[in-house]
Amino acid sequence: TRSTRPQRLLGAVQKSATRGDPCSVVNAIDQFCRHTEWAMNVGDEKGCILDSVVSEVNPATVLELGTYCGYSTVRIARLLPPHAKLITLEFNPDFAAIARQVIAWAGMEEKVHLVEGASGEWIPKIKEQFGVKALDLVFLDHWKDQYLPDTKLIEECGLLRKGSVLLADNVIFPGAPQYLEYVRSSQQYESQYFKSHLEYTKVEDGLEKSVFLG
Ligand SMILES: O=c1[nH]cnc2c(O)cc(-c3ccc(F)cc3)cc12
Ligand SMILES: [Mg+2]
Repeated sequence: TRSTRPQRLLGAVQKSATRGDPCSVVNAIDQFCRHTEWAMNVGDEKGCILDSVVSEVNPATVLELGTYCGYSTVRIARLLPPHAKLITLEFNPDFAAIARQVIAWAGMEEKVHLVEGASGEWIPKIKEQFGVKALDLVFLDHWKDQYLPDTKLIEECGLLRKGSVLLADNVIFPGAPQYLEYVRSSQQYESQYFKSHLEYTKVEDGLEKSVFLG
């Protein structure tokens, strides 16, 4: 039976990337998705913006909503100090199974906790399950209509501190209009739009960075 897109993406990693080298995993996926088969990774162009925000925040604890095949998981984890923690939530078990293998190939298992399940169910459990006091960085890259309810849930669970950063992918395409309206109009956030393009295309998209003011 025909392979799936995530399976073909994993194959490209295993063929072209060096075990234990996260940069080669990121490059192998970008090469594959640009020249062979498009996939919904944040990609290289928006990925550079992600890198700069991660480096600036230098987070001890990161929450990623939407793992997919683990591209941004590896991209973020490669920049984290040794004992930092990245918790990534993925609803789709097939995606999670591929992501685990991509993360392992990159040698990033120590820094990553991949949780299979619904963000709405798991966000309230993060503090107790992972001994997390606050999230330094949240990368929103899952279902666009979940960005706003999950942000409100993260606030209600007391997971943000002064200076916590929310970084949201796809705020233009596919688009997250209600989320944008919320973070841009709220007195509790200072928001900034980073104009870019939909991964591997010329279509406009961008990342919204929102600093929680407490
Ligand atoms: O569903 C998505 N989750 C997270 N990120 C996405 C992402 O970066 C792009 C897209 C996407 C974009 C164009 C298209 F024609 C079809 C899907 C979806 C997601
Ligand atoms: Mg995305």
